[in-house]
Amino acid sequence: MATDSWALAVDEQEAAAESLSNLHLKEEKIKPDANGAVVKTNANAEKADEEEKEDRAAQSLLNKLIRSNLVDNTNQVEVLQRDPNSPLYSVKSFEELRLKPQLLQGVYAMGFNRPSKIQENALPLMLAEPPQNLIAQSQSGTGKTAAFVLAMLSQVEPANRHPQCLCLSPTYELALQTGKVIEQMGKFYPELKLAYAVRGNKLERGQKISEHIVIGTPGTVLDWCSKLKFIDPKKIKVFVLDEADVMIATQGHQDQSIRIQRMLPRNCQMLLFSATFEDSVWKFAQKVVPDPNIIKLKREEETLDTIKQYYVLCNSRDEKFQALCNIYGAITIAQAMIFCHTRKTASWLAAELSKEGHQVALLSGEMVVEQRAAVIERFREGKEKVLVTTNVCARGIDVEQVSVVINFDLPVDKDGNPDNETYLHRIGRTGRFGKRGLAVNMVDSKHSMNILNRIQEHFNKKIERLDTDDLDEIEKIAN
Ligand SMILES: Nc1ncnc2c1ncn2[C@@H]1O[C@H](COP(=O)(O)OP(=O)(O)OP(=O)(O)O)[C@@H](O)[C@H]1O
Repeated sequence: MATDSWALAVDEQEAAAESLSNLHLKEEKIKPDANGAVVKTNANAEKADEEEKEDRAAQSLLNKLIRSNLVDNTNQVEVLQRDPNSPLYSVKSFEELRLKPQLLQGVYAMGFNRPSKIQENALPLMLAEPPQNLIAQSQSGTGKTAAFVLAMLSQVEPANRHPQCLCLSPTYELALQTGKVIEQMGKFYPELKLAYAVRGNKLERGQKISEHIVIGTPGTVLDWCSKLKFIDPKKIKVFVLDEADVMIATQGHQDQSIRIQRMLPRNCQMLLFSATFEDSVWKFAQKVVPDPNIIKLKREEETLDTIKQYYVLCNSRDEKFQALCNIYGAITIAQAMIFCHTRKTASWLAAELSKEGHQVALLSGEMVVEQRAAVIERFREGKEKVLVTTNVCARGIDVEQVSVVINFDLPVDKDGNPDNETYLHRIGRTGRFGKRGLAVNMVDSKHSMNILNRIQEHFNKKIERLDTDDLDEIEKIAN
């Protein structure tokens, strides 16, 4: 018992430290006391909680950086119109939207041939006369940003040299990403100007902003609208609140956003976007978007039906490594991701595999988001066939072409219980692709066997034992 609980405590400590060290956030580790126990003061727990929340902004940024395509989704879009009697418009082409020619040119130059699933309904609503308010929820990568950027660009009157569209983002980095999309889409519209209301962007007192679109974080935007009066909120025609779920996870942002919204004119168009829709997001959305139309696009269901699942029984970390080496040839027929619980294990494993002459990539919580994006990009391009990472670091990352997943350590939540959602998201496939996958779970203690059994029970799907010393068995997984 002593070893197991000690190992757990160390893992917990490292995982906590890992979630603390994200992005450009300051690193502060939870230290063990003199006896080696993890000291969990309230302040520490709160801090971990707070930084865990900020981690959502890092995940969101990472997904944006690695995504170059739309995420396909064949689910039906659910539309709740404010006025159920008005006809429901949906468009199948960008031409139908009667965009300004320079905007249509911008859209095509970005390689968009037709509206995405969510854009089909959201764009006609947003571009309607009079403008309609909208709350839209769909998973990351489904085209929300492109949709509201197009809506903002369409509403701008360049001759009026003052801010007309205001867009709130949860962080400086996310604001810059949206700004890039505005610049790309507005490439053939040079008279249109954009300003960033983000920390560090200092203007002289008394100055008024002449740019047409302002994008920024809530604190700075609030200052610019009220205290510093750089922006006249009464002249704003379109207000966008992006990444509402990430926004409300950051202390203070919710209040600041509501205070900004209160300064806007009644006829200002209000638009809110979110990748998820928990109750808290919904409550917030209703506060900032009066009389909304609502569009939701469900995430495509993931299933374990087409996945071959195995476990390998070992007695130690070294045995797990040996087992992995035994199946290495079989798993690298495709691209594989290997998940470890702690950074330390991930670095050790990557180093050991390299020593064996294998070319592997390591994705670690120590890296800033841009570095992580570069590692994932190389992996996606097939420069490395194996990516070693940690459960915490890789949470929420979609690397679609990966068909082999090795759980060097099984995914557990912060209380040490099986993290079924992560397990499914990591190895599951959307039914529609029907692609086959392979998952190998390494088990090295009673505790991890127990976790595995609970995962099996949860999904009611058998995970078969694999003997990695038996070449016939290995042959079995390779096919
Ligand atoms: N109609 C379209 N056709 C082709 N590609 C598109 C289209 N709309 C958006 N994209 C591209 O798909 C990717 C995802 O789009 P976008 O960033 O707008 O999604 P999102 O839902 O806002 O994601 P996130 O929540 O991560 O911000 C981007 O690379 C974008 O350029």
